[in-house]
Amino acid sequence: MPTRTAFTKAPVTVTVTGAAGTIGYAALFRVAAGAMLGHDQPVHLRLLELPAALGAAEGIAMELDDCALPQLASVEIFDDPRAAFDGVQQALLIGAKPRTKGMERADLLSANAAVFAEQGKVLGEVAADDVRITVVGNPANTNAAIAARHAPDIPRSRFSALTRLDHNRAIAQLARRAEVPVTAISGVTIWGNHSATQYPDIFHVRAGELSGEALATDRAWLVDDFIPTVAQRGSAIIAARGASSAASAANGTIDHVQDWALGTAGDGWTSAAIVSPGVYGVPEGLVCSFPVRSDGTDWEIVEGLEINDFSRARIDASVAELQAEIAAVDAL
Ligand SMILES: NC(=O)C1=CN([C@@H]2O[C@H](COP(=O)(O)OP(=O)(O)OC[C@H]3O[C@@H](n4cnc5c(N)ncnc54)[C@H](O)[C@@H]3O)[C@@H](O)[C@H]2O)C=CC1
Ligand SMILES: O=C([O-])CC(=O)C(=O)O
Repeated sequence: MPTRTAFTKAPVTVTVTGAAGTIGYAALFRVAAGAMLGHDQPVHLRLLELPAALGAAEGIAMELDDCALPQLASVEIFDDPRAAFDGVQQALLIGAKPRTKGMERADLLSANAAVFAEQGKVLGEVAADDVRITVVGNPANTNAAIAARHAPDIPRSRFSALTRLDHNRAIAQLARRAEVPVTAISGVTIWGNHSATQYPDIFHVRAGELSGEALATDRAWLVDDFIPTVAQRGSAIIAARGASSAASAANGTIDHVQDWALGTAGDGWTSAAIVSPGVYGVPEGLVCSFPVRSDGTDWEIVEGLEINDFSRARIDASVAELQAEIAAVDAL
């Protein structure tokens, strides 16, 4: 593949599905400019789209060219997953139907399940040995579980689904509540499904001088304000914007892959949905959001956090929803 960068590192091959969609458009220019894998890391960008959107993808490729980005080694456009995923190292699976007003994300299951089954199978056949897969298309957790099931030769640890947007939403709400900068917030965890049942846990949070325990003593704020604001933020954005979150979703995707590939800083943690090894009472095999850190290779679940009764009930409810989604897929 021709390369047009002057960097010493070999380019990383990144395939973005749904590249001409709204999240794709918001993500591609930042990925191409080094915001995801580092400013010293060139990338080969592969844009995968449905045939009807190939024209739009061509236009985006022209715009990428016009940025004259030094990190951008090449841009290619595909409508064939096998060609787009051949040798892929970072697969961003964004391409899927978004929900509209009045729908829950799980309503997309039947529309999107087949896409993730097919893409999982093809990834298993042609992706690079070090591939890492980030599912954004909804319902993201279960789509990731479907893709993983269809790629038995890819280690389970290489599959993930995005809950970083929820994590970032929780940080923003906490910073506002505690009147501290977002950089003063640590110890947030999103547990469970990327859905209205997700549980944003603040019991291990530091918010400047305040602890999450102290913030949680105002149960009315926690139960009636904080948790629903975070968990239903996607619906609030659809109601306000008439379309689902795009720039913030692209930003969350970039944060997620950056932490996974380059490592999480310090002794803090972030949230990502990964295949459960059977910890924290989450059955093995479910793609569930956990507190995680990365050494730049694999996500590692932060173990040993105390889970109180308040948290346990909410984690269990979200896990039950994940189990129901998998059962619905099995029935399809
Ligand atoms: N996990 C998360 O935090 C979030 C997930 N989402 C989800 O991300 C997905 C994409 O959202 P948007 O970009 O807003 O939607 P969009 O409708 O603007 O774009 C989706 C794009 O994917 C393409 N596409 C559909 N099926 C494809 C396939 N099989 N292969 C390749 N491309 C395909 C379409 O042609 C379209 O260009 C939706 O499922 C949405 O619900 C959205 C926000 C946050
Ligand atoms: O709510 C939606 O459908 C889009 C999404 O996943 C989010 O914004 O979290």
